[in-house]
Amino acid sequence: MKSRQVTDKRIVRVDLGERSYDILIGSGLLQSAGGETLARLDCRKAAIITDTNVAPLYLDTLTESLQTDGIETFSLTLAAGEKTKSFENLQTAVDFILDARIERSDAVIALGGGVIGDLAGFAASVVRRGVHFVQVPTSLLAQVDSSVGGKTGINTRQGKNLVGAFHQPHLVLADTDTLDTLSPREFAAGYAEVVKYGLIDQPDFFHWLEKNRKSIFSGGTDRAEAIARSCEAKAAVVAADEHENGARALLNLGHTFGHALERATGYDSARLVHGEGVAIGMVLAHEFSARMNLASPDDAHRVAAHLRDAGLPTTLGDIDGSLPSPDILMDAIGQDKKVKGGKLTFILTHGIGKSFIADDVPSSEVLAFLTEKHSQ
Ligand SMILES: NC(=O)c1ccc[n+]([C@@H]2O[C@H](COP(=O)([O-])OP(=O)(O)OC[C@H]3O[C@@H](n4cnc5c(N)ncnc54)[C@H](O)[C@@H]3O)[C@@H](O)[C@H]2O)c1
Ligand SMILES: O=C(O)C(=O)C[C@@H](O)[C@H](O)[C@H](O)COP(=O)(O)O
Ligand SMILES: [Zn+2]
Repeated sequence: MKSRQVTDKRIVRVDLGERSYDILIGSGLLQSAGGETLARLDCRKAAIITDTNVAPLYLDTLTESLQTDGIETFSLTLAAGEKTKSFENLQTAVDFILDARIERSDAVIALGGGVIGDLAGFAASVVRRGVHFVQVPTSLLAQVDSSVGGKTGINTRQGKNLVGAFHQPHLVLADTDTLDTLSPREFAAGYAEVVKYGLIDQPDFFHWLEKNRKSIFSGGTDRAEAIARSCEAKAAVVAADEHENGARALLNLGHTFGHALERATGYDSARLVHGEGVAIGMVLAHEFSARMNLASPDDAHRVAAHLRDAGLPTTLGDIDGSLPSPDILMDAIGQDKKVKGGKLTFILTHGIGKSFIADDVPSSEVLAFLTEKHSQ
């Protein structure tokens, strides 16, 4: 059986010269993965990396589609969760790809959420100094953000994503059917990154999300529309500044605080997942902007209300277990990749959809702000 035609998919192009690629978004794409891959890559073998939650749900379908189109497959299933983005698992993934004798022209395929995408992409970037890479994102977060743009990497005890590489995929296949099995908590976490695009520079998109949040959560055309608009926003930023020399840093809205919270909670997905850290971080970024007289506190309240209605945490107190101390958070913030000449860079805002890159933010102000938040 040849792969079936998919007629209702949307295609977003990431324009990067000879490294340009398509993001396909739609229903039934897993079943046509073989054909879509072969249409773009002349590969004979594929090394699929996935996790323990996703494998039982989608590995057979993907494997069958690839094999039907004559691609030999190998698979590696890693433990689900943020702790998987480690040196140990990088070693495991590299060994697996080399043992499968994957050549540069073959493909490493990430089947899963952002954890698997970041780890598999990093392994693909270092094996033979770069083998072809295909993203098959199955979480909302991965479909709207992490599968696009080529950031790959792992976490270390010093901080999030501190070891990694830029390695663009050759294709992103976002099968929206897979979102039906995602837990409500993980769906909400992915939604935080959708809201981020509105808060960066698209106030109209934020208003649209305020109006349509419920229908996005229940599926259907508004969900597909939210995914496509998110991918368009990310593709445009990446095309303009692939290696984050400037405007791409805006995609880090909420992440300086969020990443610090993830490190402080030990990358423990039971306590905090990435999208939740970003949700709290975006509220903190709006509150901090208001404290610095850059924005109205009303905007911070509005952002917090929207995220809270979506089922996301919005304050430090919403995190399970003991509250991370301001000193521990400041230590993590000091390791942020945007630090330049020892000075902190934050994405701050003049209001909803008016984010900007603020260099040289005084750490004394950040500490005072976090100390105040810690005692509330
Ligand atoms: N590279 C980038 O540009 C970028 C962007 C944003 C986030 N990230 C990274 O992505 C990671 C977060 O990604 P995530 O939120 O997808 O986390 P994740 O990969 O841990 O996936 C979330 C959970 O959902 C499960 N899951 C995934 N798809 C499923 C499905 N269809 N049905 C049932 N369960 C499913 C996973 O097993 C996991 O338990 C973080 O490490 C973050 O740093 C990277
Ligand atoms: O693609 C980007 O650029 C982003 O910043 C997207 C973020 O959502 C993502 O979490 C990214 O991994 C953070 O980047 P980092 O460089 O701060 O690790
Ligand atoms: Zn993120």
